Amino acid sequence: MFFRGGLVAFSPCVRALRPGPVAAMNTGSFVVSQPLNYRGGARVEPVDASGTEKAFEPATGRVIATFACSGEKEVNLAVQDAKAAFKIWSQKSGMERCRVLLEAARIIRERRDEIATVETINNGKSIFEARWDVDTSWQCLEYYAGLAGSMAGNAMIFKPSPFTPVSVLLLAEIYTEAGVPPGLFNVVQGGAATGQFLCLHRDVAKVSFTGSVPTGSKIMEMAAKGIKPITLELGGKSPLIIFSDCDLENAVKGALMANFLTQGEVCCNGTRVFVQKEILEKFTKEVVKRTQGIKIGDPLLEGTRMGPLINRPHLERVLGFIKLAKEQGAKVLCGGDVFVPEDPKLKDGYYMRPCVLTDCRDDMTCVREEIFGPVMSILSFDTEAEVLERANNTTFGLAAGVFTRDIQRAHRVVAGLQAGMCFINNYNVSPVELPFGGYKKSGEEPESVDANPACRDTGCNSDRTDQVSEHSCLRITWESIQILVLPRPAAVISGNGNQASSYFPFLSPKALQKVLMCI
Ligand SMILES: NC(=O)c1ccc[n+]([C@@H]2O[C@H](COP(=O)([O-])OP(=O)(O)OC[C@H]3O[C@@H](n4cnc5c(N)ncnc54)[C@H](O)[C@@H]3O)[C@@H](O)[C@H]2O)c1
Repeated sequence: MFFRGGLVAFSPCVRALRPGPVAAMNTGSFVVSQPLNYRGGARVEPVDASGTEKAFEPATGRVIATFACSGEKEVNLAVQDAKAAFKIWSQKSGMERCRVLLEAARIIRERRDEIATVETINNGKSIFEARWDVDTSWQCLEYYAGLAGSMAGNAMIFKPSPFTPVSVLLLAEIYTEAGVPPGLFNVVQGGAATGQFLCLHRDVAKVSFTGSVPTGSKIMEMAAKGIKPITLELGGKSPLIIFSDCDLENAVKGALMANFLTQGEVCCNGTRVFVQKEILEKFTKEVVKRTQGIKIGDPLLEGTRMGPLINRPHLERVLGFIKLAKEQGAKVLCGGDVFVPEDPKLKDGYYMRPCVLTDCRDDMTCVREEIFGPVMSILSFDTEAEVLERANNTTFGLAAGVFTRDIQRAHRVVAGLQAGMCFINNYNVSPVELPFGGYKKSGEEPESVDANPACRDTGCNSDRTDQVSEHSCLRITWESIQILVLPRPAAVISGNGNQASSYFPFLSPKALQKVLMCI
């Protein structure tokens, strides 16, 4: 059987896989009964396991899946399958691989709403944002389809976060349907132990990791034992600098974009908001007003702009940061407490009101550490030189933002920022064509911080959250896209549900860049 392009073979087992795991696609009724591992082109139960995990629906607190954590034998089988698939895949021409990618992109577009719904149910981000992520993912596939002719590619074993095991199965099935050889893209579920089997496996040639700094450090150690290259996408505490000559309305929107997307569970969020003294009061008042207007609730409802956090322990952790901030002298201007929606089915969900903190100092825990929740810390500054020094005074270096009408100043400041991605008069807008990555403990060190920056206007995406700015410019100082050309499988281990699965295990540009490593 042939697709429109004429060349892609259709595996006979594919039809049996549809329609996927979805019993009911509403908040409060979704359950997954099918296996969540994917090997040899099909869902399978692991042959051995080290315990089980439960996956929750953050909106309701219900269990939506119970799954076995893959043991060493299962990981071995996944690696074997990947090796076998690589032999077939590597014989294909660039044009053939390109067609498979384009077909996968087409299927994702066709199933946009279904995929976004599963993603929302599994990680809690609003359906509005999830649809945007789906769009980014097919765009990314199309972009790399154009490059497939000039690279060999490899097979991949993907371990999602145990908090968000579900949506990546849709991607695995879509790849199979699009014509990827069975075994080229495998999924093993589990926690740290499963991840360790992958990192230490002698036939895994490369590890790509998205997650926290402490785990990243362990991954690096394990990879070092096997002399394996790694990609680390770690945490952040990014600065957002608002100069007094900015377009205030735009800067307020940008600050909301930089702090409250996906309930604040975004690695590159600009959570240290430095505001020049002259406009501090006005800016703060407007930010608080807009933050209080964010609609929290059932993430599958069209009007919702903030859903629940990924799980209860994480909600408590975020609330703990706010308590500590108060003890250290910060003032809560709004939010920072648990939110219980009126709908009774949502009463056990993990909701909180987005929080704005003021009277912050650089030495406070809320300013130094990644909270990974909807908490904005406002700091004031006087001069450009002062704010640049303070912005760089962090162990992280993932992203940064600058709001000013003075474009020369914007570029001067950006040139001095130690951050992998810098936004001017916008935030968190990352088109697929541009690389994504950080400095310092946010990930790998760039070879040269000032190497040949590429700038482009990313345009305005005013549909996204009503919080987007008018103009934007991204400066990327290094190339973070990893294209693997390896004769052996690579492992991809991904982090926290709301973040990582929403963005990474499945749908983010970066995830797909990684996924594309197998192409
Ligand atoms: N820079 C980026 O691109 C980016 C993107 C998304 C998330 N993040 C970061 O991820 C973090 C949130 O994710 P998280 O809390 O799930 O991270 P985490 O470090 O707790 O877990 C990440 C993954 O590592 C696995 N793991 C844990 N211990 C392991 C071990 N010893 N060996 C192998 N695997 C192990 C987990 O099961 C999970 O799949 C935040 O710090 C966030 O900033 C960074």
